[in-house]
Amino acid sequence: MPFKPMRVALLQMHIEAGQPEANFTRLQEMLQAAINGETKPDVIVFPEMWNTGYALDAIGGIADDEGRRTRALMAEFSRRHGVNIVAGSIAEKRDAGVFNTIRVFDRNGEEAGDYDKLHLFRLMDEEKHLQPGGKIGRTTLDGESAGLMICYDIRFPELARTLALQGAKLLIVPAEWPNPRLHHWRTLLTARAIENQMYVIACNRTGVSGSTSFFGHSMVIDPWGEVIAEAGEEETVLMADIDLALVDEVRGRIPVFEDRRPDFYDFGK
Ligand SMILES: O=C(O)CCC(=O)C(=O)O
Repeated sequence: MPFKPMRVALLQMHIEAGQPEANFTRLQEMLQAAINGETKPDVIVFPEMWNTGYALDAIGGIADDEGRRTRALMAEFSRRHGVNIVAGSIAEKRDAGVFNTIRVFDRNGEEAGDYDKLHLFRLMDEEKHLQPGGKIGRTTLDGESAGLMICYDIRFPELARTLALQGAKLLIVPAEWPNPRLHHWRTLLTARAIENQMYVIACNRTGVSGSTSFFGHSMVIDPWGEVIAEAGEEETVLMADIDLALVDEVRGRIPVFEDRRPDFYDFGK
């Protein structure tokens, strides 16, 4: 099987709630750090709602209008450095309201996909302030099909399975996953990787926001469920080299997709 390497960089950053200026500054510092190393990444991933954090009461006034600021910055950066960017998710304001949105940029600075979070997280009142998405999230990174999910979405195995059935070989997951649910985070991400025999690249935030603390632990998990990189709790750029040929190898060794019995599955509407 030919080696298909891809270097990923996850920006595990601290996010200031309600402070887009501070967050844009910090993000650009971390982006620069990611690109300054000896070996450049192929793909850079950010956490969820990195522009505003969960300042939901103020979200209408601070969300990025049509994502314009983020889009201009990322298109320019990805083109200048020839790198793919999965620009985490941002709070993005449109006519229909504020969405929790991922935007993807390819090496030429072209937009290569977008996704609005489908499952809004009631424990953090998301459904009171944000609009839910209306389609699943897919993109292509250097010709490889990737699925997009955001944070709480990982509790819905149907979504990851749908993406895998549509050809995704990796799953990219920006998140703001808080304490005390580290066990859920690690277990759910690992399960999504094992059951779908795909890479999972999950970028969490770190730091404290009001009474909520975030543990970081951004992770890169291979299609066997092996954790090949995992951050601690500090702000960091987590780098990992993945080999996409391993997806086909694992799927060939245990042919889960061929052995499915979809006639017997009922997910209920
Ligand atoms: O499901 C969880 O425990 C965390 C989800 C979450 O924090 C989010 O979706 O923002």
